[in-house]
Amino acid sequence: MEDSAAPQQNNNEQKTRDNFDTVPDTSQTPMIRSEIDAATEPSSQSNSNNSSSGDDALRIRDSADNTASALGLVIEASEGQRQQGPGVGGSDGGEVSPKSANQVTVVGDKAVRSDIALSVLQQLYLPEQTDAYRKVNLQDKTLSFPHSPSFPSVKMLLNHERKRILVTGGAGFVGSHLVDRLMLMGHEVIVLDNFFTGSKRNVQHWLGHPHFELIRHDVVDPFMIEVDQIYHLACPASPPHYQYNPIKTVKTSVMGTINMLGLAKRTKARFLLTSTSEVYGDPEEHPQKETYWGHVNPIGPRACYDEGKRVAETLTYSYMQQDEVDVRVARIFNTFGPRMNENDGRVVSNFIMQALRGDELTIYGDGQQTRSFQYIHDLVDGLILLMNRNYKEPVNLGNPEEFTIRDFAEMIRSEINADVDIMSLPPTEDDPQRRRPDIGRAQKYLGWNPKFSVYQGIRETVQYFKKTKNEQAWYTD
Ligand SMILES: O=C(O)[C@H]1O[C@H](OP(=O)(O)OP(=O)(O)OC[C@H]2O[C@@H](n3ccc(=O)[nH]c3=O)[C@H](O)[C@@H]2O)[C@H](O)[C@@H](O)[C@@H]1O
Repeated sequence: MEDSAAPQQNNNEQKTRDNFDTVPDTSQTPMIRSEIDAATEPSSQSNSNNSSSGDDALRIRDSADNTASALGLVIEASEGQRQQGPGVGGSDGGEVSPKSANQVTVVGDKAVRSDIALSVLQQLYLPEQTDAYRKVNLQDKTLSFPHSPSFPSVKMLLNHERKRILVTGGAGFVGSHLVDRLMLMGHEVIVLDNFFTGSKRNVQHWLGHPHFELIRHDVVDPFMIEVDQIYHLACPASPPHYQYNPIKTVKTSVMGTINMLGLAKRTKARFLLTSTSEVYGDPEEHPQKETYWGHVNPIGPRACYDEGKRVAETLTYSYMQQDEVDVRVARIFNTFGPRMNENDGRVVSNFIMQALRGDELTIYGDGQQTRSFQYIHDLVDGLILLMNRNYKEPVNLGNPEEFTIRDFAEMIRSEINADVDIMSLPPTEDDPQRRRPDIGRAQKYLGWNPKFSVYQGIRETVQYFKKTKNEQAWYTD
């Protein structure tokens, strides 16, 4: 579950732990609380379909890519367009090393019509003109929200092809990328989010679109709507965030999943649970297959999330067996990309922000623990394939390329070309020591493989953090 981007609260609201209304600033050390002011969140009026401004950043509606995409065609990008290297370490995409060879230019899968040029998605999170949707004036400390000239083009679907799709946690990091793709595919999308870790800014470019609705709602409370598919993502996923209010984390996983399964049962919607590699705990089997039952400490600091997700899986299969709900379960491994919040607390955003700021990179423990990192677009491809295939058992979605955390720190430092030290902090309790997905099931039943190298993903993510750094710093000061 991955709605773990920018933590947001309204400054004027009374904040209570029970409402998840405050989250810790976890960018430097675990569990340091930081109030984050979201009183300046954009209003739902910030997009308009009829503005006549000639704003460059949103000309994608008029671009050849989008005209063709509206007709359901796949566009192969030209070299110049796609190799807009993120400019990490001052090498603005010019240099072609083995690490940057074979750059992905088209994501998705034609079989489920999720294919789209990467450049179209990049316009949504790395627009050439960064103030297309929101202008931040640091001197005056003002924000303005210019009306955007048009929405990104979406595919035309016949009525019977267009689905009404609910995405819980759809304003979070993973959720918002999934929403982008479902919208571009031509579906109607309804987002539920309580904005604890999600942000309106992540879906701002769709506000006002006739196919899109955004609803502030906590999945712990029941919700009624007629839909065809439910992607159930809502839950904080970063360890410092889910450990901040463990009772609420358990409630979100258990009650939230019951509520969404109840909705799926009533409406006969297909239900996809985003579970996690954390159900394997600190694994004794490596790499982890879906058949492995896991090694989880039921009373440790991670239990609220790990056990919450395990119960969510149990609930999902109980509804399938007892009430014939049509279910899918994705077990998501470590995922990164644009729209992670710099205060997320997870290793990718921590290391990148520390390197960009010139701070020491913080390793918890000896750094010999391992993780396998997948880029966000690969995950979204896998989720959409899983939803649209007929396979009901849990499926691992992750990139099997495994790094020790120390090697990963070295890699980020060299990609950013940062002259910073790497420091060791005490290990965190119950930190899984090895993690790598066995993706045999996803390959066999979904025809899915990760396409992005970690390097390409990291470069795009660094580019995103460079673009948003000043603004994020202002928001979180
Ligand atoms: O990123 C994700 O997708 C996953 O993140 C977390 O799992 P975890 O692997 O603990 O994620 P991180 O907090 O990013 O930690 C990864 C490793 O880096 C280490 N770390 C983290 C942060 C840091 O500054 N320094 C550091 O050494 C951690 O101790 C851990 O060993 C969640 O629990 C998963 O559900 C989620 O799928």
